[in-house]
Amino acid sequence: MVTGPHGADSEVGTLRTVMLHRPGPELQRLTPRNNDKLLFDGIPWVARAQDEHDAFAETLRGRGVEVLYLTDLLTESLASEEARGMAITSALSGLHLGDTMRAYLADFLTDASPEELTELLTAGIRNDEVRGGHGLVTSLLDQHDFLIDPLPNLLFTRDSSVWVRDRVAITSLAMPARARETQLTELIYTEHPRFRGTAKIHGWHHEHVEGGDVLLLAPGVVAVGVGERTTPAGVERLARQVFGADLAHTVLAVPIAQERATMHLDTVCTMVDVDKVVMYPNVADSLRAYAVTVTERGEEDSDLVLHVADAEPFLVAAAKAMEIDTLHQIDTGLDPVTAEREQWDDGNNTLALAPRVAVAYERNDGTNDRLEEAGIEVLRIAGSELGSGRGGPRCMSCPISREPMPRG
Ligand SMILES: NC(=O)NCCC[C@H](N)C(=O)O
Repeated sequence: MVTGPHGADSEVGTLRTVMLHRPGPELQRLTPRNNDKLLFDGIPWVARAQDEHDAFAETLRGRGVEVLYLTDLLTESLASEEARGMAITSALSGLHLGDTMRAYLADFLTDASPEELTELLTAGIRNDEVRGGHGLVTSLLDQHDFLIDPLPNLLFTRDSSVWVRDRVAITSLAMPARARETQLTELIYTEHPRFRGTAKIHGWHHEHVEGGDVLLLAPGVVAVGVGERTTPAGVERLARQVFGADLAHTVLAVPIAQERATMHLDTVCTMVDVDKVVMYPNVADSLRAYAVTVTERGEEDSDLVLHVADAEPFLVAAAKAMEIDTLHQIDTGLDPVTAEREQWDDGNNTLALAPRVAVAYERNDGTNDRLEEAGIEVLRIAGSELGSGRGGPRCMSCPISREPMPRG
């Protein structure tokens, strides 16, 4: 059961509201010199990426989904002077700035309108955009260095917050290029009139947990990938919080290879029905899970005594926790090389709009054909440019509200 106006208790309950980020000027910051550090595998053609993203949003609207844009929410949140002050202070907290530049930028940002501030906070500020005379730091930094880093990965709204029932978890992103994103999501969920009063869990100051690793398998059952991004301590912290707030009875900790291709659990496995997942075949036999439950409660989350079961095959552990006979893996039957190519291009990263309805990148013919043969309606979208950031439809969407998951 989901309570409150916002929230989700599964991956597949009918999607009502989603937060997206339409790619914007922050993508224009990518160059061959910085794209690796900024976690893009190429230099996207921005106008085409925007077209692709608009088509993605239209696909969702066409199915009755309310689409909210992160930058609109941010601009509306920045209407208050207090929120602008908080945003500016946190954006300027980096130790690379020095007092002279920090003071200059604080004045500059304070004079900006909410719309301008949103653009400056997301597209960043490069050293050569600051007109001279602001001290040692600007003189010594390269002209291409950023004073405020751009956030091209805002596109992947999945990772910087995640709703678990009626609470929103502000995540803690592992890669320095993304760390600042959660300052913005925290601000939105704290200051925006639509979300004011929403109870929050986790936070950017805690151990690393990224939303792409968090799968709401069923009401009360949360799977969390542990690999390149989410740490073992991160999953323990999240587990204590969801148990403490009665948001789940089981957390499945799922080790995944610490590699870019499998940076999050949702790069290898997503749900397309109440009891069906699409999974990268090359990991299907090896994916395991540790089921974590509570044996004793106390006053604080830190007092909870956790029981960690021995690792079992993921699908077995998941079905037990979900109290269903079988969690079916849709067998894509792809040979290992095709499977690897389609996994790299986010073939397994689908966004369910309802049971048996999923959005997927059109390029992954093999996976999509098999999904359709298994009775899944696949809404195919273009992603040739969007995909250069290595994320698919699930990565590009933060469900804010889903209908409760139908049983059976
Ligand atoms: N959930 C996801 O798998 N998100 C994709 C994030 C891609 C982004 N370029 C990153 O490396 O973090």
